[in-house]
Amino acid sequence: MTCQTSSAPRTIAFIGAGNMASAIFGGMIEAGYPASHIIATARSRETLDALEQRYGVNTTHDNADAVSRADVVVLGVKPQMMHDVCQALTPAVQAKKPLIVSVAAGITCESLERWLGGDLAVIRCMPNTPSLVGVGASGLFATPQVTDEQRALMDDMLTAVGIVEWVEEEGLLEAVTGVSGSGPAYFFLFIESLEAAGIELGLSAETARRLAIQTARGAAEMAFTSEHEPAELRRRVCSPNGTTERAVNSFENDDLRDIVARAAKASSVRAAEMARELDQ
Ligand SMILES: NC(=O)C1=CN([C@@H]2O[C@H](COP(=O)(O)OP(=O)(O)OC[C@H]3O[C@@H](n4cnc5c(N)ncnc54)[C@H](OP(=O)(O)O)[C@@H]3O)[C@@H](O)[C@H]2O)C=CC1
Ligand SMILES: O=C(O)[C@@H]1CCC=N1
Repeated sequence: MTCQTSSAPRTIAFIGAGNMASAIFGGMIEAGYPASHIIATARSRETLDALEQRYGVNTTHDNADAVSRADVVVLGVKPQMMHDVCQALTPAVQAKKPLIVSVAAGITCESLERWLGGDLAVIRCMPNTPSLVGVGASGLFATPQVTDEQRALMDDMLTAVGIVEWVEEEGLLEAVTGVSGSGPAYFFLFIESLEAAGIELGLSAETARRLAIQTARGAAEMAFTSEHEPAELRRRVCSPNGTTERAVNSFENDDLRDIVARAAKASSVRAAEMARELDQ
């Protein structure tokens, strides 16, 4: 993977290289992006040492220095820290005018551009942590200042770690947050629940976990590769008057669809709420 639109790979600074940012650049490096063109920043020396060791990326505590060397700046700090981090970066950002990318839930492009001094190309991204294993899902929105070349660069970066969906309205990123940004946690919770059910039914903890994880993996792989829609794949597991039909009826009677819809909505409502709370 080269992530380039001219001859040399771009230098990308990840400001706040925690779980999400490192999942992205870890996946990019795995796909062939040169670690020498990635700069990661964090507060603690422990985090930076671990990133250097694991990925071979450049690291620094100095966010402004990282920005001054970057073509693309990916903001990966917690939403609550974003305002202060951006304000401290304004001189470096205005001197260099890199493409600004934020992965923070909730924070709008308008807030980011204002906090960073204005007149910037901004892409807002809602990725997810399976990017680390190349199976991420990212929703992206670009402001009008973003050039086709910058869009293509970002598309390349994230396609290396999963699928990419561009949305034409920024507000739709809240829906993306509710479905795929938070989504891995829903599936982990389902795996945890199925594992617990297996233990309750008499399996050892190890066997229950192995079966639950492999079943989730197999179902996702089938849904991903099959020509049939998920509902049809489900029907094919349900023999008439068989065991699965009984279990699926139990889910339907307990309103699983409604439970899932309410959870996804709660996530997206929280994203909108955070945008209001954190705009200053
Ligand atoms: N986790 C997820 O599944 C997803 C997260 N996101 C978004 O990603 C962002 C980060 O979340 P996540 O990765 O989970 O959080 P983490 O806490 O894992 O990462 C945040 C990182 O920011 C670093 N940091 C904090 N303050 C500064 C600073 N002033 N300068 C430089 N680095 C700093 C921390 O450093 P240190 O390690 O030294 O404390 C830490 O490494 C959030 O905005 C979240 O909304 C989006 C989609 C999915
Ligand atoms: O929980 C959060 O706020 C972040 C954004 C989406 C996933 N994790």
